[in-house]
Amino acid sequence: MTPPRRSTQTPRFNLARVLSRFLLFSTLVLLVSVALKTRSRLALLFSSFSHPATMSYQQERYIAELAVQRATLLTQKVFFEKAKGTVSKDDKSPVTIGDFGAQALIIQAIRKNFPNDEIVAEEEASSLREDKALGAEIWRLVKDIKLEDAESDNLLGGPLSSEQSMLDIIDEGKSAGGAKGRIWALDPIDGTKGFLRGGQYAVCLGLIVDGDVKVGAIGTPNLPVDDSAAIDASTGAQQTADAANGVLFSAVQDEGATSRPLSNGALAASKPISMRPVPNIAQAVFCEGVEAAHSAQGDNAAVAERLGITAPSVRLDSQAKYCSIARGAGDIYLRLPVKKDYQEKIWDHAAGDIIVREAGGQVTDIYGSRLDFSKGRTLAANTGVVAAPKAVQDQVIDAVKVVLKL
Ligand SMILES: Nc1ncnc2c1ncn2[C@@H]1O[C@H](COP(=O)(O)O)[C@@H](OP(=O)(O)O)[C@H]1O
Ligand SMILES: [Mg+2]
Ligand SMILES: [Mg+2]
Ligand SMILES: [Mg+2]
Repeated sequence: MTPPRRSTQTPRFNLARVLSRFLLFSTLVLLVSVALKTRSRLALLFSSFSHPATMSYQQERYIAELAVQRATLLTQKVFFEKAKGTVSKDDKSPVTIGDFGAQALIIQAIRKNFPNDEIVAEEEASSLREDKALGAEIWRLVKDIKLEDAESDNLLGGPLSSEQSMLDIIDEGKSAGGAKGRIWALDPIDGTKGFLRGGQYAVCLGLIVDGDVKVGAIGTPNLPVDDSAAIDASTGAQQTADAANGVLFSAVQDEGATSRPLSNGALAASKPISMRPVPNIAQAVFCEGVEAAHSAQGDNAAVAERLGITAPSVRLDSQAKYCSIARGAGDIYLRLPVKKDYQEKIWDHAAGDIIVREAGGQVTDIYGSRLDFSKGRTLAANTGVVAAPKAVQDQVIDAVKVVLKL
């Protein structure tokens, strides 16, 4: 009798079955881990299907927040170093290795995600091409900065390939701006003087579409996470040394403004923010700049007096002022001109403008006109800035007009 052939085939058959089960199992594990890793992006995608009308600019907001967050890792490193590689620009204003490095990292993120968009950024690399030592110092910083969450960091583009590519990317912020198309306005360090003094500063990025600001993200590493933590009125420094610092603000048109703690990796959880109501304007708190050359503090004080405000103004460098009033740590931001012919730069205001408006405020110039971001690299059609809760904006403008004899 012929013996059954089954016995000789069994081991081969089992091996195949074990292998196929192993393959199936590994594929499942891989799929689950990919799904978990990308859950935030999937959630974003699914909600875009369920709320198509409210989903515009969500990816832009996400990338802007992450890019600003990554850049603050670099600025914080420089902030705590004694030598900040400061050089004086043609207009005698300071710029540091922190400004250049943050600009490189943020433009890289915009280029990776929105390659066709234009960029209006404050800095340019010509001085670094001449000063090789400074260029090399910035490159040493930039090449090592990454978010601790690999998925978030990859989204912004991996490390730049060379010092040369870093210089080239810094120079991609030279758009003339204007009334058409998608234009990012970037201030890699706003309040450089505050940054050098140990005060407030902000990393600011806004997206302007056809002349209108649609998205804003601002990182303020030295603002307290706690919305109501006291700030020293004269220096802008937080009064309690042990409280946590570092806040990331953002807004999208018609979708509100949010804040979240700055983190070293993926974005932390956010919460909505809004301006506080001002039932009695005499109780309002003013925010203004620290630098007397940037806004007329005497005129600001005269406006406050006219409104019956007696509390001292809170002085903060940078767009931290917009952020502070947007979360109710202060009510009114006045930037009355020192020189009538100074043209404010769009990167000094784009992100702050939308964050305040989405938090329930109004942002205008001294005449009460909305800031016009369609005129190029400057706010050529505006003079000064007045930001306040919508309900009291007219009252503030009236006082400004009386004081400035407009
Ligand atoms: N004469 C002037 N009037 C108004 N703003 C000025 C100015 N000279 C410089 N600035 C701007 O004021 C910004 C800082 O604002 P603030 O005084 O509110 O902190 C600077 O941004 P950078 O620090 O990015 O250069 C700079 O662009
Ligand atoms: Mg500057
Ligand atoms: Mg600035
Ligand atoms: Mg700047």
